[in-house]
Amino acid sequence: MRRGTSRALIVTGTDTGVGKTVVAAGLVQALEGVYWKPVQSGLDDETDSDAARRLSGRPVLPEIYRLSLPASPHLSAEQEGVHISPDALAMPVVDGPLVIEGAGGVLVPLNRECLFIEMFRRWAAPVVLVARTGLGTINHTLLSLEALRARECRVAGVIFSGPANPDNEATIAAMGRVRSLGRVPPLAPLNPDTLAAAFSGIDLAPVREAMSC
Ligand SMILES: Nc1ncnc2c1ncn2[C@@H]1O[C@H](COP(=O)(O)OP(=O)(O)OP(=O)(O)O)[C@@H](O)[C@H]1O
Ligand SMILES: C[C@H](N)[C@H](N)CCCCCC(=O)O
Ligand SMILES: [Mg+2]
Repeated sequence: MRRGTSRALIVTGTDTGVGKTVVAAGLVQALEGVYWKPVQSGLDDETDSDAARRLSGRPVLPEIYRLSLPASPHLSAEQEGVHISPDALAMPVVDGPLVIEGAGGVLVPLNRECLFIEMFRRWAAPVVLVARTGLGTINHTLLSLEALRARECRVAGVIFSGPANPDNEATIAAMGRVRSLGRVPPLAPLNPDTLAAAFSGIDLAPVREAMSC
């Protein structure tokens, strides 16, 4: 693995459990890219890297930090006597687009000084924000957009996850001055084929354009 800059995309979300891994797997599949989860906290269930590999069939890079406690990365690290160093999270260079998944939402601490969003700025790659469709998402999504813009992170768009809620999706796009790239509905079963079918309705043109800047 070389070090340097890559054609990359950051997938973040308004919270933990909103569907970032599923969306990242769909993106990596559609873009024929490589998935990378640099900081994994929680190893009891299928890890995000395992789920992304299973759902996309695409290459997955190893995590830099693998931490057992399913908690905020700063706390999971402390419990194991580990310090998460931003310098250790330099972006790897791969062939094809690199899709990077954060942990939880944008202001999650990596250590007692550094938030994940500071890595987004350092990586200088465009961001896709994954948002729920249901009640509460307007506030969470507009707050996340404010935080990203305050740190000059380029937002390629929002991908919604969940059942249709046209007014929430339209309100966020208008008041957040952000592109809605589409929505991934609840998929049953959730597998590479159903995910690819859902992504046929996602607008990837702004993502491709943002990645080539
Ligand atoms: N569109 C979907 N259809 C069916 N199940 C989904 C969908 N999106 C997410 N899920 C399920 O919801 C759960 C949470 O999704 P996911 O793991 O993608 O969230 P996350 O934002 O990546 O969470 P974390 O912060 O832990 O990384 C998982 O069990 C996942 O399989
Ligand atoms: C354990 C979980 N699934 C994620 N790996 C980490 C989520 C961190 C959220 C921190 C917080 O916002 O309180
Ligand atoms: Mg995830």
